Amino acid sequence: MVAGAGSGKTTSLIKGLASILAIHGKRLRLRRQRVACITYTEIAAGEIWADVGSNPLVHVSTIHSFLWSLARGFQQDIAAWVANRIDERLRELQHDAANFGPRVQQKTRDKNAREITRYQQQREAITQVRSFTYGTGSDYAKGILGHDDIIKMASQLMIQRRLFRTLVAQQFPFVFVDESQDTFPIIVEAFMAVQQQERARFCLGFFGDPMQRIYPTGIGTVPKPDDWRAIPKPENFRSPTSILNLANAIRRDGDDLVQIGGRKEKNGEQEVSVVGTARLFVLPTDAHRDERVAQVRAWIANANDDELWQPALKNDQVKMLVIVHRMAAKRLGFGDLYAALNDKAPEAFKNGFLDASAWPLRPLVSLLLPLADAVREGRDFDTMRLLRLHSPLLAKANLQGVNIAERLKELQVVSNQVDELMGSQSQATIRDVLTLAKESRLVEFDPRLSAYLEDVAANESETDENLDEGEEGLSSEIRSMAAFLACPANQLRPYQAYVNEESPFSTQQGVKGAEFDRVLVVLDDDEGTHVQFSYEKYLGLKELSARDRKVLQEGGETSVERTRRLFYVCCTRARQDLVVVLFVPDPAAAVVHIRGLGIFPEADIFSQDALA
Ligand SMILES: Nc1ncnc2c1ncn2[C@@H]1O[C@H](COP(=O)(O)OP(=O)(O)OP(=O)(O)O)[C@@H](O)[C@H]1O
Repeated sequence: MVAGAGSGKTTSLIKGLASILAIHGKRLRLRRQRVACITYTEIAAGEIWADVGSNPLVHVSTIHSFLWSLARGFQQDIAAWVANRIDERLRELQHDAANFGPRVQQKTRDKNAREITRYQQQREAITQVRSFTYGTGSDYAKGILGHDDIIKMASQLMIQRRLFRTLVAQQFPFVFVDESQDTFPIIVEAFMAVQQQERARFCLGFFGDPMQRIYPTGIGTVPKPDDWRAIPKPENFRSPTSILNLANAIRRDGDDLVQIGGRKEKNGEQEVSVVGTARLFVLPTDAHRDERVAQVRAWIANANDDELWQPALKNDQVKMLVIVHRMAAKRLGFGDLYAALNDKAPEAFKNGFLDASAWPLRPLVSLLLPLADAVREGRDFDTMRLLRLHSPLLAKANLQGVNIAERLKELQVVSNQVDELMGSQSQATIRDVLTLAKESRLVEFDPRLSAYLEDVAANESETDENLDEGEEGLSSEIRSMAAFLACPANQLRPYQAYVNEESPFSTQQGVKGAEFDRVLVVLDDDEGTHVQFSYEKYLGLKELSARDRKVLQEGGETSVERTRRLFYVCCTRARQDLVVVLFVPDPAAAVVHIRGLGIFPEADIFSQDALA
């Protein structure tokens, strides 16, 4: 199913699941088979599962946990894969070492040497691992595989092993994939291989929209074999007319898909189209952007006669979508944390900052923050559940001959300390929190993180001039980690609230699939540190760089295409009213230019004058 925003793809997927249960439920139960539904996030998985009445015959999960549930039984294959993977990494590191130029700094050489030793030790250690498990970050020596490994390992198994494919189809004769545009190509290939082998015994469905691909690792368009059925959905059920027109205009320069319909409302007996609003404000990039956004909101409240547009401190009814949010970070109180993992930081940190998946953040977000909250709020059951799940001190193998009551007491004390260190008045740094957690063995540590905690000397912040290529990536990691560990620990809670969507801000990348009545989209290249998106280039306000032109010539895509897709996703989230606020250095010239693009009707483009 390939269809535009708001066309009801997810709704259809859920109805499809319900139909399968109605038609095949009895047989599935008898054969101990289940229906699999794969979503992009845990949150989406929870929503869909609730929509099918939490039926145990439906297995809704992210691709990672789905693949792990399939592969975990193949321990011998996993062990062989890991050994191979370590050998590969070793060869890469040794190759780097042999090719370091004369200007490569000593600390980079040292880090390379340490990594080589670490992998050699891991190579030794895995021979002792009895069974591998799945964790947030890889630690092969302890038998833990991380997210990326699961994808690579399981898809390889699926592509290469006939028996594995048979097993997939036997366990899950129906597999639906939502948001298929952001699925890794290797996963699509793997599922297709199962389908080719099993034919009518395996029903595979992809639901997506190539124009809503956000991640560079996503496949975009899933190739359709000739004997597959395409299910069109031309109508848009979410957007009011004004926003539907905008969505079609944005797509016109992309893939030309045109949607019809638009959201309708009951008016007595009749169904009438909702008109809604879609406006653009073009404002100057200066130090008053916060105030200007507030002014726009007040203006809309007045124009729409809707008080809910007024800025609110609590229960804000307007969803504000920002690209990467320095403004939100500063205002919500995690400016340093934002800077550490975004300014001149490795791409993986920047991307992983948005959904808290970056490896330096994982132990904090998955255990230490929720643990501190549970302790503070006296939720003993949650405290225990978290510790059981994450702490090696409570793992069965480590409890033999131990006085459990004492161990629990010990853990309670450390948990309280973690909470204190992260309190709003605390002077502690993130390094203090992580060091405490590591030394008290509260949580298993990603070896990369352990290395930075142990190695104080290599972490001292200094700026590196004249970096050789290749060294730059490692250096930016070292610099970022130094800044990260030095961050005040009391910035973690506001950051967590932001990531958990408890603030009125969301990232533009994170709102896929969601819908809100009132949406305000901030376009501000000056705020973002992400080179992959540029609203000024997308709107033609800034020239393409020489590098962009080269990429285009080579058939690649530039920030223009990526930004168009992001913009499309943002604008199509609104069910009623949309405002786009564009910050640019020269608003007057921008207004003239944008009028000529035909994306927004002229009457809906405003400048600072309207706010005066
Ligand atoms: N057949 C329908 N009739 C009326 N409303 C519908 C229908 N199908 C879906 N909707 C409504 O339209 C909205 C969008 O549906 P849904 O989220 O399933 O679309 P989608 O294609 O998955 O959207 P997106 O690609 O933007 O994530 C929802 O509010 C849903 O309740």
